Amino acid sequence: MAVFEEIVDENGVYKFFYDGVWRKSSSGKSVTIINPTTRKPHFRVQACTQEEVNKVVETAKLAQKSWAKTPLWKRAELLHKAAAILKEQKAPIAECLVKEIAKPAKDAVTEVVRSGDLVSYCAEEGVRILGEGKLLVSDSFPGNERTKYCLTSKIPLGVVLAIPPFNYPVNLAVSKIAPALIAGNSIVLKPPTQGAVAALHMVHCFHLAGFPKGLISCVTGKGSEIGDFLTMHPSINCISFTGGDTGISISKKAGMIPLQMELGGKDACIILEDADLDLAAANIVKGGFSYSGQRCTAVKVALVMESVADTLVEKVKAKVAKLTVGAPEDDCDITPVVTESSANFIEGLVMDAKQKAATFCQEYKREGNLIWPLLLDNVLPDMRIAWEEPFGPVLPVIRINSVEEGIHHCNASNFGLQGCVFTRDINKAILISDAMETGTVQINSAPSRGPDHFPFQGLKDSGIGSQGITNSINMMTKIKSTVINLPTPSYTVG
Ligand SMILES: NC(=O)C1=CN([C@@H]2O[C@H](COP(=O)(O)OP(=O)(O)OC[C@H]3O[C@@H](n4cnc5c(N)ncnc54)[C@H](OP(=O)(O)O)[C@@H]3O)[C@@H](O)[C@H]2O)C=CC1
Ligand SMILES: O=C(O)[C@H](O)COP(=O)(O)O
Repeated sequence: MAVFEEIVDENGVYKFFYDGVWRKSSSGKSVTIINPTTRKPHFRVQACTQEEVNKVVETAKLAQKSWAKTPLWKRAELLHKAAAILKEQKAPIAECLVKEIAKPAKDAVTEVVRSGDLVSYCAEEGVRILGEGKLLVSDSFPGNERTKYCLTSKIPLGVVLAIPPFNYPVNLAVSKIAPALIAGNSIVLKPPTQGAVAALHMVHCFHLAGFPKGLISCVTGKGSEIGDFLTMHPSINCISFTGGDTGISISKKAGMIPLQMELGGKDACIILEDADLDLAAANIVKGGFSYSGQRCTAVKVALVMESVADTLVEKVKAKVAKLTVGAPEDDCDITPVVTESSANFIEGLVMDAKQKAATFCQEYKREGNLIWPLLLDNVLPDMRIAWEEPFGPVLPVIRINSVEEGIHHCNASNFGLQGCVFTRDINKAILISDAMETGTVQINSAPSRGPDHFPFQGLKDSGIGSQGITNSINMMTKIKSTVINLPTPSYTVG
């Protein structure tokens, strides 16, 4: 497509971006992106070198200094422009998501449109919350007269490093980029390898919007090769990361900088005896199987009261039978998982459950990276699937005899991202929500990060800090105070 012509070289390798220019890496090497559906190479991106990463970060550092002096309304205006271009270009970007991460066609378009909306909302939220500061007077603290006025405002951190995961390479990139920019920071993006090409297209939309040179950069290459160099770079002032356990090791190695980490989850769904079982079944299927279970907020274990378990399992089974399985281009519900190693991992969990006598509600079926949706009933705590995150279309059901048993299972996990409870009794729902050690509990709905302005956070190994538009803007700033000292106390009489 003509709009994106300059982002790809004559050999079909996608370029990386810094200082306002699309470039080829001096490494002469590329990283291949395998199409999860065909399992054949589909795209190639530059394998950036450490020297290039260095240049990118240093350029970002310089560009940030003048961006911080750009009026807030101008920053917002550029973000609105980028959002509009992103939405205009939803078709080619969605096409990349289909080929790189096998996201069903309609969901791929939704991800891009949602990203445009996120960027616009962030611009609006930013002008409001960053336009406000605080005025403190000294005489509220014992022993002081009113001789001091303290003015506080939010200032940028500097260079923000954004590392999103494969499952939302556009949305989870802009959820870091837009708050960073509105707050006056510059951004270095390291997209996931699967999803990098969609992310490069998105970066081009920001470039077309007219952001200053050097403010936004995107380096590509295997996280395992340039990741440490980036995350430990002394000129990086903040890291916003979404992904798996890699985040835990990054947080141990990063310097004394603010970190925003959204990591894995084992989101539990507790179903009580008085629940609306049709509603619960619909949410379990939507929550457990959309994008083939490759969402951190997917329902990853259903904890159902024994007395309603047979009925619920039958309802879920009936809905699972209706899910379409096949190619993302055909907009099937269940599409191939992202890599062969991911499919092998999922299969390992299924075989372990089989060996330990879980009830298979469907026959296990796999072709290449495509795994048919599978509901496993009568899962017991000694099975790996009871605790591990498949990131695939396999959902375990554990039958419980008391609410306490359900809460205990939920809280025994190392993860604490989200959870949900189905009941018609709001008092019970609140008590259970309070008892669940997770960042969010949904009452009568499946877990979900969106809408994107809601706070989103994980406890325990599921993360550090909170996302969501407002929280991310605040996280990417620090407080600066200026104190006006008067020679004599002064009180306004009114
Ligand atoms: N809580 C949340 O919001 C979410 C959590 N997740 C979790 O993420 C996992 C799946 O996503 P996935 O993308 O595979 O996660 P990974 O942790 O493997 O990768 C996430 C990102 O980190 C990069 N990376 C890899 N190694 C390093 C390194 N040493 N230093 C810096 N960056 C590195 C990856 O790049 P590359 O691809 O090049 O290796 C990718 O961009 C699941 O466990 C899931 O639960 C996913 C989505 C949301
Ligand atoms: O990365 C994920 O899996 C997302 O943060 C989930 O987002 P969603 O709940 O809005 O699909």
